[in-house]
Parts: sequence; C-alpha cells; structure tokens
Amino acid sequence: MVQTAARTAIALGSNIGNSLAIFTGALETLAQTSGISIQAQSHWYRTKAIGPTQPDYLNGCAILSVQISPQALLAQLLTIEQKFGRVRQEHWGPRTLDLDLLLYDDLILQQPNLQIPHPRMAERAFVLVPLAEIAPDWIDPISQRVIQDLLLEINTNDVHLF
Ligand SMILES: Nc1ncnc2c1ncn2[C@@H]1O[C@H](COP(=O)(O)OP(=O)(O)OP(=O)(O)O)[C@@H](O)[C@H]1O
Ligand SMILES: Nc1nc2c(c(=O)[nH]1)N=C(CO)CN2
Repeated sequence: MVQTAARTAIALGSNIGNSLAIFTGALETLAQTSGISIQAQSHWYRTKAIGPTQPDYLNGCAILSVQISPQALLAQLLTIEQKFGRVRQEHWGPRTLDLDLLLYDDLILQQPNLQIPHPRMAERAFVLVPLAEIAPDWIDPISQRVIQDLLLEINTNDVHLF
C-alpha cells in the first residue's frame, strides 16, 4: 500500500560537540531515509538553555514530507539521536542531539510514548522562532492559532541568529 505524504515539522537541539556538524549530519541522514524528504530548514539559532545550568544550545527546525507513520518517524528520530551519540542522563540536561517531532499535518495524538503536537512547543522560543521562519501559517491544532501568532505571546530575548 502506498501511504500519501504528510507534512511534518521537527526541532533540532544540541549543546555538546560540534553542533553545526551534528545538525548537518542529522539532516543528511534524514534525507537519505526512505519515505522522508526535507522540504525546508530554518537558520540555526544560539539559545540560552532552559532547565539545569548548562552551555547555550544551537537550535533550529525543519519541515519534512514523510510517507511513514508518526510512530515510524519518531523511531527514526530516536535512531538518529543515537547515531550522533545521544546519552540520556539528566532531565533536560545537555545533549549532542535532540530531535523532537513538533507537528504532523493537523494530527492530535496522545500516546504514552508520543504526543503531537509536541506538548511544550508553544511555550518555547527556541522552537517557535525557527519554526515561524519556515512555517508561519501552520495552524497549531491544539490552540487553532498560527505559529507566527503563538510567537507573539512569548519572550524571544534569549534566541539569537547563529
Ligand atoms: N512529539 C514528540 N517528539 C519527540 N519525542 C516525544 C514526543 N512525544 C513524546 N516523546 C517521547 O519523549 C521521550 C523523551 O524525549 P527526550 O529525552 O528527548 O525529552 P527531552 O528532549 O529531554 O524533553 P522535552 O520532551 O521537554 O523536549 C522520547 O523517547 C519519546 O518517546
Ligand atoms: N535553549 C534550549 N534549552 C533546552 C533545550 C533546547 O533545545 N534549547 N532542550 C531541552 C530539552 O528538550 C531543555 N532545554
């Protein structure tokens, strides 16, 4: 069976290692994956860490066209995190690569291991600033508001173009 394409948004984060090279490698790996193509990528931003004291992050977002399910996409993102040396330690602690699934068409999904839209997306300037660059008119299915409007509600002082 051929699955029709869905539009998805992902967030990238890194604050250990050569974050720029890690992002490039992660996007290359995604682009080489069957059923995934990259439609757009944002600029990269240097952002102040939310959570425990740790180095600044590099953050950005990408839009993908996928012909795989949300669960299959999450599995692929977790595999790529592992490939780039992700070790899970402290909650919200430093990491070589974090890949979050933000949006999948207009789907709302509440499963134990996967919530879409990403539950903390709308409060995070390090997500909304790059996402608004490449998908300003995407409607968040929870609030029914477009991304560029969600961005108006939050403080973006700690997000700077890299
Ligand atoms: N939309 C989503 N995107 C990515 N992971 C998700 C999502 N919803 C639930 N998860 C689950 O979250 C788990 C833990 O993710 P992770 O350790 O990267 O969290 P975190 O990045 O530290 O925190 P946060 O979720 O606040 O960004 C993943 O293994 C995955 O099962
Ligand atoms: N600036 C910034 N802070 C964070 C980030 C992130 O990507 N950027 N990710 C976290 C856990 O997902 C916790 N804190």
